[in-house]
Amino acid sequence: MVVLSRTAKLDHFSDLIKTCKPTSLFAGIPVVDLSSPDAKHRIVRACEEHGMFKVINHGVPLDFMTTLEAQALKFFNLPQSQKDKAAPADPFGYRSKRIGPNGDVGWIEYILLSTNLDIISHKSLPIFKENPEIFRDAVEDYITAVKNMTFEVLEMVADGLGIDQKNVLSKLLKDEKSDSCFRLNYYPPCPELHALSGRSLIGFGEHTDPQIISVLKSNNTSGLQISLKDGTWVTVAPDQTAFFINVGDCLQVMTNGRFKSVKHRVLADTQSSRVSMIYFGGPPLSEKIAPLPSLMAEGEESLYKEFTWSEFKKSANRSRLADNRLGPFEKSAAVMLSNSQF
Ligand SMILES: C=C1C[C@]23C[C@@]1(O)CC[C@H]2[C@@]12CC[C@H](O)[C@@](C)(C(=O)O1)[C@H]2[C@@H]3C(=O)O
Ligand SMILES: O=C(O)CCC(=O)C(=O)O
Ligand SMILES: [Fe+2]
Repeated sequence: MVVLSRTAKLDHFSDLIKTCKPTSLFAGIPVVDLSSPDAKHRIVRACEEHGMFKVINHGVPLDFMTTLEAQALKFFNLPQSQKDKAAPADPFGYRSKRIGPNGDVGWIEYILLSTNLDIISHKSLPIFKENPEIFRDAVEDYITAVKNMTFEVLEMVADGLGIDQKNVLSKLLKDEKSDSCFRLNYYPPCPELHALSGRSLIGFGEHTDPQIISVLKSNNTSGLQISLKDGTWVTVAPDQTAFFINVGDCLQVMTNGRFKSVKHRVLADTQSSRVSMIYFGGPPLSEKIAPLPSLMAEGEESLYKEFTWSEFKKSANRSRLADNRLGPFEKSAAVMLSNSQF
């Protein structure tokens, strides 16, 4: 009986309660010191092996990171009625529990923003009602610094892959039409989980990120997990001063599958809230997403049909979180075989 009342709050969210095998903290996430001369090679190896790496000595001022986190917490700690009035996500704005347009849910609240600064300043302004300038300045400072670090990382990726044109990837994010976005996630603690012995509550269900690259910073609460090549889920040890960078679906295509977009998810914590902020670097809508010619060996075929980011995004927006979004764009084995005979 006691157990029933303690878990009553979770009754509506039974879909979110999963029996997950216990996972230990994973010590294998590659750590890349961006100031080190071999950073580019370590990044390429990490993208091939895990689709994710952690960066230190990244040059983003710690003050930008802590200020934005404090502002985000201030917002998420407002009464629910005030947050609901802030700006319903469509797709940009504040939302609780529902993720995306197709029925996915999670133990989460979030703010989704476009990184186009004009849109931040105008369209999303109602979100910053309490203290518009302070919140908006914190978002702008943070995004500007994180973008610059991301450009540098993408230039190292190109260099590490032996591509002469070092800006081949970064120019897509630098483009004023770049379709990138930014997400502030808040996972409330869930003490009721104690009563569900051994089971976990899904904060953000398993998925890959559709863009080129994602850059994540969190507070010191664990919860982020990645799926290794053999399908085992492992927990990423949090590090609030570092960034976790992961390969998105577009970068998988642009490297013709040499890099894999990493499957990841977030589990809620019983005691502490998790705050995360993620910059999703995407190309302009009209950009054709295809393997970079300089990476293709002689006679090598693209594993994917041709598509633009706009076409992929439309298809992604019809998918559920856990779907393989690249599936509809993969060439079938029969097509690959018949092409290879010519
Ligand atoms: C279920 C969905 C939410 C999502 C759009 C989608 O239809 C499939 C991809 C999801 C995702 C995952 C990474 C990012 O958090 C996100 C903003 C993105 O670009 O793709 C979300 C989308 C979302 O929350 O709208
Ligand atoms: O909140 C996190 O740590 C990860 C969230 C995530 O994967 C996403 O927003 O796409
Ligand atoms: Fe993600």
